[in-house]
Amino acid sequence: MENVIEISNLTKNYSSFTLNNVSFTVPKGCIMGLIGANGAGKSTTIKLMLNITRRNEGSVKIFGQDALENEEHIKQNIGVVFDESHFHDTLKASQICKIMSNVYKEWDNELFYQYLKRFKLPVDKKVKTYSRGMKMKLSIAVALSHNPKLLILDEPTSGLDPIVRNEILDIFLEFIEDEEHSILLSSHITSDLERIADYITLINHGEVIFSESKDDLIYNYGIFKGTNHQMKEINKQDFIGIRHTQFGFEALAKDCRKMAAKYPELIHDTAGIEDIMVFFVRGEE
Ligand SMILES: Nc1ncnc2c1ncn2[C@@H]1O[C@H](COP(=O)(O)OP(=O)(O)OP(=O)(O)O)[C@@H](O)[C@H]1O
Repeated sequence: MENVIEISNLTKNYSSFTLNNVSFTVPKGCIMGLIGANGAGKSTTIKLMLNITRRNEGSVKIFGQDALENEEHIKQNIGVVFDESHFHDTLKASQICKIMSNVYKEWDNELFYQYLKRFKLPVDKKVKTYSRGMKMKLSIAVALSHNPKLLILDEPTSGLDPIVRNEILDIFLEFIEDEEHSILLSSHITSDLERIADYITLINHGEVIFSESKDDLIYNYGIFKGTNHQMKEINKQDFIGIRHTQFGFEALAKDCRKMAAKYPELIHDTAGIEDIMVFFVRGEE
């Protein structure tokens, strides 16, 4: 499968944080969800990809091209959304439209106005009168209106109500429908990713813990539960993390079926993306 993004050994050294040898790929036509705790390195990864921050080492290829050497061409073909609106408060959507038509060769006025209508955004009101959700929708409308092939989104649904979030997730799914368009998005809202992502990359303390298909993750991983007495009987190496609960313990296993055969006395269930992330990040308490 063709990759739209190829990140290899991306490294950034800050005084108190290192993004260390981050590598992962995003196949064309897919949605990749980037997850991790606060400060794990998700935004740093995105900023390095976009050359907003200078990397120390590693390479980034987007559309098969080096992201530093072909920055101008690549940026014409991607839509970017950060979790805060970057439009000046005094601008109106109609003025943003004019500005963007000078920035992007493929800017489509008609498409932009269609999104404004769809998102119920007033054309002639200043951005400062917009709510947070409206600002986010405006950013997404702008990101989509120059017909990009790839969207790179840093927490695009944070702080939005479930109705707006759902509306935005539907647009993302429509965007990749033709299998020619792709999305990389970071999010703390694992239920959003469970709904739309094809792949999940977990970053912890600046390192990639895994980058896998969501269906494989949900199929393979499992949560096991047992009593305090049963906890003494298990081999802790068989589990990624173990946490104490009111009734005993809960543990995450990477190969649910194998562990279910080895520990038939334990109750097990499928693990969600949030469970997997929490166990990997917290490990054994
Ligand atoms: N310009 C900078 N100078 C120094 N340290 C920085 C800089 N930018 C980010 N960092 C540090 O890099 C680390 C990772 O930050 P980053 O914003 O990438 O995390 P994140 O995973 O996006 O977190 P969150 O989920 O909270 O948005 C943090 O410890 C942060 O303090």
